[in-house]
Amino acid sequence: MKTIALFSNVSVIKVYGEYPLAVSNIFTDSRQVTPDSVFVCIKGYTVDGHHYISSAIEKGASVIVVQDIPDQMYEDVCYVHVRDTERAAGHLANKFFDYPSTKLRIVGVTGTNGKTTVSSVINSVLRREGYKTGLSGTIEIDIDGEKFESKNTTSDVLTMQRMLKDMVEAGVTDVVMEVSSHGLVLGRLAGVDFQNGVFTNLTQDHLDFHGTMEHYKYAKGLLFAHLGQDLRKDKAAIVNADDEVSKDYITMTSARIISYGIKNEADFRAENIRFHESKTSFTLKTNFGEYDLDIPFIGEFNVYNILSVICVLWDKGMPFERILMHLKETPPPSGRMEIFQTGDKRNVIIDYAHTEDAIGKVLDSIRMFSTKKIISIIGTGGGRDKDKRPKMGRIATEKSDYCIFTTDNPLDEPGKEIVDMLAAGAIDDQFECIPDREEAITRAVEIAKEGDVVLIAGKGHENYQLIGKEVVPFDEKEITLRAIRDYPLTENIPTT
Ligand SMILES: CC(=O)N[C@H]1[C@@H](OP(=O)(O)OP(=O)(O)OC[C@H]2O[C@@H](n3ccc(=O)[nH]c3=O)[C@H](O)[C@@H]2O)O[C@H](CO)[C@@H](O)[C@@H]1O[C@H](C)C(=O)N[C@@H](C)C(=O)N[C@H](CCC(=O)O)C(=O)O
Ligand SMILES: Nc1ncnc2c1ncn2[C@@H]1O[C@H](COP(=O)(O)OP(=O)(O)OP(=O)(O)O)[C@@H](O)[C@H]1O
Repeated sequence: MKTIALFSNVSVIKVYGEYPLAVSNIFTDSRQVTPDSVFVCIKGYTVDGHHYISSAIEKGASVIVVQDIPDQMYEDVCYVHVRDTERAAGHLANKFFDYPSTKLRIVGVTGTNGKTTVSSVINSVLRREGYKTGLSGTIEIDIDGEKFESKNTTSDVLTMQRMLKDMVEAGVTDVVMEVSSHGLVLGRLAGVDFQNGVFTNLTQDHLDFHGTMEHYKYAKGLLFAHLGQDLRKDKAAIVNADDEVSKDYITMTSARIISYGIKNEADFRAENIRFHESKTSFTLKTNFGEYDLDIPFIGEFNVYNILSVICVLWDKGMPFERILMHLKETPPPSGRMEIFQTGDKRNVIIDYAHTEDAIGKVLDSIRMFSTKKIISIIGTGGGRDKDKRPKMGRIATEKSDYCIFTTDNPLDEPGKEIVDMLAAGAIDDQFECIPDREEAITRAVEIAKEGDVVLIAGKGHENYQLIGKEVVPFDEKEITLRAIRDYPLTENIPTT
């Protein structure tokens, strides 16, 4: 691409040296740089990209975009000084990849909980209906069935634009994207032209990053501001009528509003909800009729998730009877209220719940159908967001019959410190602390009796533990099966 054209919409303070006629690519990571490319220096949280200028030049970068002017400049290299390299990266990436998001219909899903579930179900139903789709989120990036590792829930701006360009080239028409509050605040979504913004819910999480709930709420609201002001594009914001915060988000957009809910008035409302061991039934009330629906999901919160999915699919123009038919047969994504078939009479559910709200809702959901005891394994990660630990411990002891507090990616923090903070919130003594997660799972299986439910919360789809600087393989299903073999039902000991 012609360099002058590439920089035409970037606010440049000064160019040192001459723009080369053309450049071949753009990078923000010196390790990926290829000859005749642009290297944009980003000031990160751990390191400063400006420290890697020499390495980028050695690999052939011909244009360096800087926020801080380096002491020494190489001849034959062009330096472009801008006020904010992160913002510049967004403009450069959009221009270089030719604004790929404008060639796609993109649904962005934000909220504290439910993003992965909602995105994955929308994507599955669209595929069943024959759409060519792309999915980007916590578990993976999936371009028309081809899977790629996902480092972040919402990728950095360059990876984002490159991914969208790859999706366009693969013939994808519809994209579903998980939109994190970090992604919104850090400008990773610059230029992404969303067709729909979906809001699931807002509860406490990530306060280590956002500081206050007010900042966190504002961060998520940016998705609705991103829907823009061009009403010819006929965009829609899909909001949860039962979450107060939706009122604020509605004021942030002039797009059409579609609401869903269970308690308050809404365009798509679930009534007469019945909870079963492996499915939920409800009556869907809309302005154009009432429908009975069975979904292979457990829990009231999944009724909310599915309602938001229905809104999106309806807004895309999918025939209603086809939406309902697909939803009856589309299972939850991996590690999201997944009923693990152990071949044993102890029921095991693997779930990703790692916030106070999610743990409470998961336990309420299990209580709706379970007649025996609920034994929960509750873990939390090392280092960050420590405030939430006692709150998680409180809700878990309040809503389970017995809890085992453990770790979930402890990183460099001592496991004992983590479990003690969880236990500090306990409302009774029906718990024990076992920092080693494998031992915790084994213990839960050992004490569970016939018909009890063991909830293994926290890791969901993850098949590793982050311990110190190591990524240690960790398979919760394998550990559970081993424990079931080692502690057959007839020999188990009482829970209390
Ligand atoms: C706090 C935060 O958001 N960090 C993100 C940030 O990392 P960073 O600032 O540490 O980057 P860095 O490693 O210091 O590097 C700075 C610059 O130097 C460059 N560099 C670095 C090394 C080198 O040799 N050469 C080089 O050029 C890097 O490419 C980068 O451009 O930029 C990285 C690349 O974009 C992200 O992967 C990384 O996310 C980390 C892994 C992370 O854990 N982020 C969390 C907080 C996050 O964003 N989570 C949300 C989801 C939350 C949820 O809802 O659950 C998400 O969207 O994932
Ligand atoms: N609508 C919801 N309300 C509350 N809790 C939910 C909801 N949907 C899912 N959960 C709970 O939150 C956990 C995470 O769900 P999911 O992965 O779909 O959310 P997410 O927003 O992608 O989470 P994260 O941001 O942590 O990746 C689930 O395993 C479940 O326990």
